[in-house]
Amino acid sequence: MEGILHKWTNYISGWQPRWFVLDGGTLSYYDSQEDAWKGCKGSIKISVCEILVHSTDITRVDLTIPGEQYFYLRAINAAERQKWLVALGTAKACLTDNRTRREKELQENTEAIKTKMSELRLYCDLLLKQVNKIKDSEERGDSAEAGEDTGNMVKSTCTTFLKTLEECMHIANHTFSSDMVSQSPPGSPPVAAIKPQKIKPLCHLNLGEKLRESEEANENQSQDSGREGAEEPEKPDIPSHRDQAPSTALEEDDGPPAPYTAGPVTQLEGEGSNPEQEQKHNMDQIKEDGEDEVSRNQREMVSAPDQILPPQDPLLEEEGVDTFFSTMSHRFSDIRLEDDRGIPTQDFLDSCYAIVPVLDKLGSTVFAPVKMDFVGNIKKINQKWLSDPNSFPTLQSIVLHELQTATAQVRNSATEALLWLRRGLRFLKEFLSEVHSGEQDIHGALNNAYGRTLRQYHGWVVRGVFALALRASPSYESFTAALVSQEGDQLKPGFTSGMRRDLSVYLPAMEDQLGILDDLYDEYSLESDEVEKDFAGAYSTDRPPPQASGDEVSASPGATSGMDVPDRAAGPDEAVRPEGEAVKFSPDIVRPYPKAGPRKITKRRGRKRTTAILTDTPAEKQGTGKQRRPAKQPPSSRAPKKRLFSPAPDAGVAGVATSAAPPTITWPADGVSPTLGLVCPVPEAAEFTTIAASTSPIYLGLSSEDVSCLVCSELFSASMPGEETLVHDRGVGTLFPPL
Ligand SMILES: CCCCCCCCCCCCC/C=C/[C@@H](O)[C@H](CO[C@@H]1O[C@H](CO)[C@@H](O)[C@H](O)[C@H]1O)NC(=O)CCCCCCCCCCCCCCCCC
Repeated sequence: MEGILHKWTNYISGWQPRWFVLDGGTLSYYDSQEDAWKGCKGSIKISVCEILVHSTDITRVDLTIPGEQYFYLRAINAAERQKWLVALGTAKACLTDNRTRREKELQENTEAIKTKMSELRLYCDLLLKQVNKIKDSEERGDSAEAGEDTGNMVKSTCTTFLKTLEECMHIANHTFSSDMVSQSPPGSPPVAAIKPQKIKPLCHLNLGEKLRESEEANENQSQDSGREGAEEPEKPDIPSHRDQAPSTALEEDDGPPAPYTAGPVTQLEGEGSNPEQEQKHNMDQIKEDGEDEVSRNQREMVSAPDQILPPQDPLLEEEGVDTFFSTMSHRFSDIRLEDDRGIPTQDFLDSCYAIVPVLDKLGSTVFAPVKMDFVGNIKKINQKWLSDPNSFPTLQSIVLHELQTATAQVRNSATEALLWLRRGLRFLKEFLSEVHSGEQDIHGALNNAYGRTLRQYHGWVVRGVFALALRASPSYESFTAALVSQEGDQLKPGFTSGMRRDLSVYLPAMEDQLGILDDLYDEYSLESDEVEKDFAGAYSTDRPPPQASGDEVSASPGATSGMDVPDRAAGPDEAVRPEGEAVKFSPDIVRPYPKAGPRKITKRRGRKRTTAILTDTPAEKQGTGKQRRPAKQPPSSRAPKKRLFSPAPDAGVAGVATSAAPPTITWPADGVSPTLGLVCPVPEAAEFTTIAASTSPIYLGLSSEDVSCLVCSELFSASMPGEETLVHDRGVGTLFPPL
């Protein structure tokens, strides 16, 4: 279906007619029908969005992916809306059915594998008996004919075993390598039941797992995948998440970045740029080689059949409790680095994205800005990858390319996104390390991790956001409940040991990859003390600082400690005045939502800009004194040295315009400081949170459309006409009268 709908754009432009096309489960819009050739300006996936009908406006229909995307629409009249509702509802229903079919397929495949596995066990038993029989008959000195018969039996059992094994692997390949498990939209719980458990001591592996292990070992040895295609049954019609169309740029203020959807439409499994993903086990190869890894494994299993059975010992069972980490769809610990320590782009991004469901599970809207930032960075890097998948197999190749083309230092570059993604991951790693070492105080662990990692890059506003997030930090019980693979597992006695087991694999892998990235950024002096300059209090490195108190990191206010550590100039729970004077951030300063004054609509000048608060804080200009090596020049780089992550020279939507001077708002001369407000429009959290007060001039370099609520992540522009006095105060760009 297609036709005109009026779309809410922003407070300046209001409702605008747009040409909408509903096709293949996606609703896309264009400026007008005539301009459709220019490409769509935005789109939304109907399968994952909510369709809401307005209670009073008979023309209105809202499509929302909560926390992600919002389309507020009005049809020309009620009848027209009805048509759209039918079309949208049908599209959603079809897609829902589709997903159910896929889920069913997954279930069936899993069942089929189980059946094949029990057949394999039978053949193993049989083989063992037959081998014993041969031994016995040799000892007894039976006739040659008798031995030959038994030999033939062994041969045919082996053939059947191998055939069954082959079938099993075909099913497993399709089930587990087609990325079906990672298709759930953001917010879905991790797909637990179907993911093979890789992080387990070897003695816990069942047959299927052993085979999978050996398949992987074999993949390492044999790169030959050329013959597999002809023999494989039809792949289920399940597009990998990498097969989906690239998400569209946010041309209008539709909301925060769309969920991470990656991959060109034409990208088929096996055609990818990452040779790891193209490697498939070739059964024929195994048969011919005779003595490869798989065969060796089979021999071992025959000689020790008890190892292939699931552990019966309750103690072993205890140790085997799965956690989120053993069942998440992609893990850092599964990433195979290239020979030159290259980090495969897609595997890395997948592993990052696989973390998101935990944030969703923890549920607080306060985590929305974290998620938005984290996913936004994944998406930026992914978009770079999409621009030429073959050229960007590794993260290093992306950074080097941007260095060579002098775009690494441009705002919104993949290099910049990776810088922040890495900082976020460093924070996560530090936090999880605390938990791993037995810390049950989640609040404290988050706080410590923040103090050691992110805090030094944040200015007073973001520290305030962190303080807010910290207030919503879960209890240890809720946190572990979010890390189970099956509900209630956290109560099982083996859960803690399961966590320990899994984290002891996950964390070192994370550390390893973060270390590689640290070195890369060090090598090319890409660590920036200018990024978030206006937020960040100080620059050092994001490696965990040494313990000594006199080092350059701890010299940075609060850089080694979190909120609760008193011995510092300013902890992260303190909203720091731009001058460096601290204001204690506590629930006491959280006030009821005040009646807001009329909205200050900043008239847009120049091009759109991204969120930035520019202050004249002198403290920010102080680094930690860390001596950095001079930047290594990338091969054939002709780029003059420039400010890191400066605005793109020709900044479009994704860039930052600098030509227009930011509008200036000066504190009143009466000496009473106005307060910068962050207000979440979500009713239950509709609090007025004082982040800081200041007597310095603050320049709010924000146009109203660029602002999204740091609490609930909803865009300012997504607020409704008539809601001005209720929910329009959703961002750092709004000034309130003093309390
Ligand atoms: C238990 C949940 C606890 C949540 C803890 C919250 C951590 C709070 C961090 C503070 C809020 C950050 C909000 C955003 C800040 C941004 O201003 C900042 C800078 O953004 C960058 O700006 C660039 C322009 O200057 C821009 O181009 C770039 O793209 C942009 O990123 N961003 C950051 O500081 C990065 C913060 C990332 C935080 C990632 C947290 C990782 C997820 C934590 C999950 C906890 C759950 C653990 C369970 C996991 C199990 C696997």
